[in-house]
Amino acid sequence: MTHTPDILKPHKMAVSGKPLTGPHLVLIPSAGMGHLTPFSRLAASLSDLCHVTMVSILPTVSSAESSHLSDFFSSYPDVHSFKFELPPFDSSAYPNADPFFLRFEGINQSAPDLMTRLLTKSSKPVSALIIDITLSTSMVPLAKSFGIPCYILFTASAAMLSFCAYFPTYYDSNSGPIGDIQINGLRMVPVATIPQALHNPKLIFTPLFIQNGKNLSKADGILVNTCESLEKDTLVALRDAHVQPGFPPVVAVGPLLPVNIPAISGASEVSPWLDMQPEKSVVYVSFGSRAAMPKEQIRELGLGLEASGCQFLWVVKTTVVDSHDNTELEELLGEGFLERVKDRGLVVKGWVEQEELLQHKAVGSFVSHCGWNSVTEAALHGVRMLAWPRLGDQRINAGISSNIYTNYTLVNNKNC
Ligand SMILES: O=c1ccn([C@@H]2O[C@H](COP(=O)(O)OP(=O)(O)O[C@H]3O[C@H](CO)[C@@H](O)[C@H](O)[C@H]3O)[C@@H](O)[C@H]2O)c(=O)[nH]1
Repeated sequence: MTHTPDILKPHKMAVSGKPLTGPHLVLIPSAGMGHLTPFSRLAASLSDLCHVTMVSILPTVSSAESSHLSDFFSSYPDVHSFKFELPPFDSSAYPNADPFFLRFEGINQSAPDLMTRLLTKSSKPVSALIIDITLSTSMVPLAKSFGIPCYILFTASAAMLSFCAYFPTYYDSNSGPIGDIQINGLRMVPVATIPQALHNPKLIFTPLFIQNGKNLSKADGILVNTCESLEKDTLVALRDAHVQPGFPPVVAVGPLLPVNIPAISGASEVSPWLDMQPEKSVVYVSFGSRAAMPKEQIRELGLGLEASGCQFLWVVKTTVVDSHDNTELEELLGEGFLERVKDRGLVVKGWVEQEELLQHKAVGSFVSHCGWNSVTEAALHGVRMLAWPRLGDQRINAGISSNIYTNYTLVNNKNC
């Protein structure tokens, strides 16, 4: 049975529809559009029910996050903004680490300072926190020490949640290299599906992932951006504490619906081009907000799209952080490519409004890395997916998306 935490139950409304009484919820996203997007969506929908504050941790890692935050707060004035300037973080111990993972660690280290400021400077006493999973290492115990209920918004699938919850138990009892993992009460996760970073305990990501997983059980509840019809068995197993004894209530709050904000300035030629294409003819190819592809692979993919004979819209991304991406398309794709495909393919770099274009009548399918937001957005608009999982949770998600659409999954051992 679904258990709704008291804090999320409806409160008395004013005639305007805005909450008269009720709790003050503070949402704390971490870094990356894959995490910020579902937090904004939840903040927007909760702001009709109670007083909502969303924390912006500045400076953002990517420019997409920075644009999104300013557009979001101007479009949703009922969501209060609380800015927190993150002190510089010494990353010399982690050479070549992913900038988003460094950010997760940086926020966790500054969490006591963030909490103190929130408690002393908020316009209204804080009733509860809703935090990102990547911050649970620090924020769950801190919230407990202040007697503030702390919920986690899990931005990935319930299947990934079950993996996060079970992995610390496996890790602590396993002495050799990581192998296939049988999650209690659920599926077996083959070794090739396990996030690649977890095979290396020295990476900044690994100890944080394990500690975050341990702290899941200590949270007051977990909200997941999924729905019963998509992942019922997993939700039931989590709620019945088969995966982890003493697991807190799990509420499926997804798929979280898009927010209505002006487009982030990006590839403006996309809409006019799509308008000219026949219905359901276009294959949309995109790998999310942070999965970079090596140049050789970009060229191979280009040749494959050319040989396929399909109409395509391809968003090319070469760097993890958007503002570092300075290479010209012509140089990336090889001489003559753009000219050869110009009658049926559009290749862009930079931000596209994915939510909008998945609804466009010309888009017929989606070659995706299976970031969870992309999976839920495609499901919402009934767009079929061809999965090419790249990293992290994406292979686990690809398994779920193949249940929805009975599609195909491309496998690439180097990148997963
Ligand atoms: O040009 C772009 C690129 C992305 N998006 C949007 O940005 C979000 C991207 O999220 P997602 O599809 O989940 O991909 P990632 O950015 O890769 O997300 C990270 O966060 C997800 C949620 O935790 C994980 O599932 C992913 O593996 C992880 O890489 C989605 O809402 C997209 O619609 C755009 O609108 N335009």
